[in-house]
Amino acid sequence: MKQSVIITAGGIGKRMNSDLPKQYIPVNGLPVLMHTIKKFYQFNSEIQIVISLPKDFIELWRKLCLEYDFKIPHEITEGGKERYHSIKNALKKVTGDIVMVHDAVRPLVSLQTISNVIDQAEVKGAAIPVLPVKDTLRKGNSENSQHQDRSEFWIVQTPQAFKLELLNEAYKIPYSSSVTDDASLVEAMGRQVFLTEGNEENIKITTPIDLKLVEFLMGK
Ligand SMILES: Nc1ccn([C@@H]2O[C@H](COP(=O)(O)OP(=O)(O)OP(=O)(O)O)[C@@H](O)[C@H]2O)c(=O)n1
Ligand SMILES: C[C@](O)(CO)[C@H](O)COP(=O)(O)O
Repeated sequence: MKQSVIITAGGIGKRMNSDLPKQYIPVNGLPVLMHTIKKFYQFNSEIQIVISLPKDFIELWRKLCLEYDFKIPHEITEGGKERYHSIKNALKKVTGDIVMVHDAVRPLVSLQTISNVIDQAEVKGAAIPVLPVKDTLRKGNSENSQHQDRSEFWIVQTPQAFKLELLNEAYKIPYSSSVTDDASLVEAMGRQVFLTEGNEENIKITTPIDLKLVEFLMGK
């Protein structure tokens, strides 16, 4: 089956507090987004790579590709207001039978995690990487909270993989702020999403400490 990946980089990283969007920040000698693209190319050099970028930073990306002599083939689309809109826009360019959606700011995804979701999506239609919860969980507020059984919960990562027709159908559902990933849209159509094993290093760079962690892990 032909594979595509949308590497979504359309955000501006408000929680990172940096003028340069976090996906452009160099780590270990290369902007984060280039590390992420390289990972999928390493997995499959024939894969179709579609990236979304914030409109005002597309030119900068082109310049960086020249500066770093970055030659991995990829198509560029304009990011939207929310992650949902960036992906919906990028989907128009996707031609694979199986499509993965991955956060640009998760450069430490492992080849095994990618392989896990691809293998299961080919059979089941929709697969996402997860990890068990390590901390104790409580639900509620400072005055009224209850202990939760953590074995019932999972930490969700990307890439999330789908048969293309399924994801296209899911993205007909209108935007809602409660939808924070692609799997929840597919689920909203009444379809099951299959859980596969993610990798612990596959953290999402959200705040400055995550960037430090990624720098440390890449330096290993
Ligand atoms: N309009 C948006 C918002 C987010 N993303 C992408 O979705 C991924 C995960 O989102 P998040 O970490 O929330 O990124 P930002 O929206 O950039 O960060 P923040 O929420 O702190 O502003 C990132 O790769 C980000 O670039 C996107 O493609 N389009
Ligand atoms: C898609 C995601 O990375 C899965 O963990 C996450 O839901 C994105 O959430 P964010 O709040 O938009 O960063």
